[in-house]
Amino acid sequence: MIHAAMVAPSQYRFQMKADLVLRNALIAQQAGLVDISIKDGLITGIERQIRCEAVEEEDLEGAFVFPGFVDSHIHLDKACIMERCSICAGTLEEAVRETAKAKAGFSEDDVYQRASKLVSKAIMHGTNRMRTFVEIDPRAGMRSFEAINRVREDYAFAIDIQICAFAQEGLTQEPETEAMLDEALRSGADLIGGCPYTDADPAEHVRRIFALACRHDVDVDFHLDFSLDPEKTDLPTVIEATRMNGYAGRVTIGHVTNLSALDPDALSAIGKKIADAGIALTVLPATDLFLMGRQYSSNVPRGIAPANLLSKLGVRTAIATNNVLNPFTPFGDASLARMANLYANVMQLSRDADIDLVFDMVGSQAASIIGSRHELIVGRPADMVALDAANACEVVRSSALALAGWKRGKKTFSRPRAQLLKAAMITGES
Ligand SMILES: O=c1cc[nH]c(=O)[nH]1
Repeated sequence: MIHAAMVAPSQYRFQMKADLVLRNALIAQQAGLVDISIKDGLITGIERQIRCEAVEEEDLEGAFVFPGFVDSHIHLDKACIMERCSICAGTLEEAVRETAKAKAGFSEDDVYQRASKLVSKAIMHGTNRMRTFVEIDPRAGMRSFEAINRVREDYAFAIDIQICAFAQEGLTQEPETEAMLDEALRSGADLIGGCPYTDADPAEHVRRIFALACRHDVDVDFHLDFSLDPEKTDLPTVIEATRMNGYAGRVTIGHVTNLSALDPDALSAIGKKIADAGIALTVLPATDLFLMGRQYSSNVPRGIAPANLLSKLGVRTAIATNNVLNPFTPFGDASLARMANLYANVMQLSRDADIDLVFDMVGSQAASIIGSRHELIVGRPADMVALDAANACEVVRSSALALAGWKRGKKTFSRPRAQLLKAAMITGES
């Protein structure tokens, strides 16, 4: 259990004042237990046995502390709608169709309630930054966008939420959507998201999304190439548009499941092109596993882009949640420790170095993709999460539970470690 105390113990000499000292933490940068002191929301010390006068202290009892999980791709607006949809084929087409039907009935309050519940779960799983897609089109109107804006405000005490105004249903066949996206970008959306494969004219879709991005000087995040067919690809169009618009470092592509169908030489050639263009990749294992390969009745392919191999080719890569409890993914709890574990298992990884890289894909690499700093160093904001593990590798291998989180030095959640009541069972005590 993590113990909190309101007074500084006498064995420490008083040298400086702190609002909070977290004692006996394990961190990635240093061997052995360290203490972390915090003043005015900033980290003021990371050392062994910090001596100081503290308003509050907490013994972390060897928990692993890091800057927090970063979910670089989640859909808060359409989460938790299983009872409103039917899943028969389990395909992408069905998921898009069923969710579009349900979306027409979303009210602002309905989206707010469902999204709040999921954000609360994410926070309690140790996520303190996320990029959420929010669908804006004639069916959803601006209702989901308004709701997610409220969620962002109400949960800012614990999590930084980035809003991506997203054209899920295409643009050229629904031209009203473009003006609505433009309005969202004028009213607080942080970036623009496109989906060329649902558009009747994918190349024109990419062109219009970049035009909106350039007009508002925002980043771009595409859902791309959701199939197992490498010939069916909009990637060259996105690479070209990234170059033409000088957008290196500002474009992310999500899913890109057809990369899983390439042989090593072809993957290496395409991976280098993605890296050279400065395009980042987010893989969404839960959704990709659920929707891909429905045409197979045996030897079903996994359909997940090999982010670990692409990372070694220089591509910035992340693993993220995507959808929770809807026709795209009828599972989920917004736990990134669980998602990293799922990815590592499905991709048959075993070496510590590979597992460490997977941890970075739900931490530092995901943060870099959404343009956020991810540092546990003196002078930076005290945004931290304590996990029930000794190191990053163990977090992924065991889907470690989050024990506590702090934002600007204020505690945002806590989860006591479970206790085994063996003695009580033997003696019959309750
Ligand atoms: O098009 C897609 C694919 C996966 N997940 C979504 O939300 N949309």
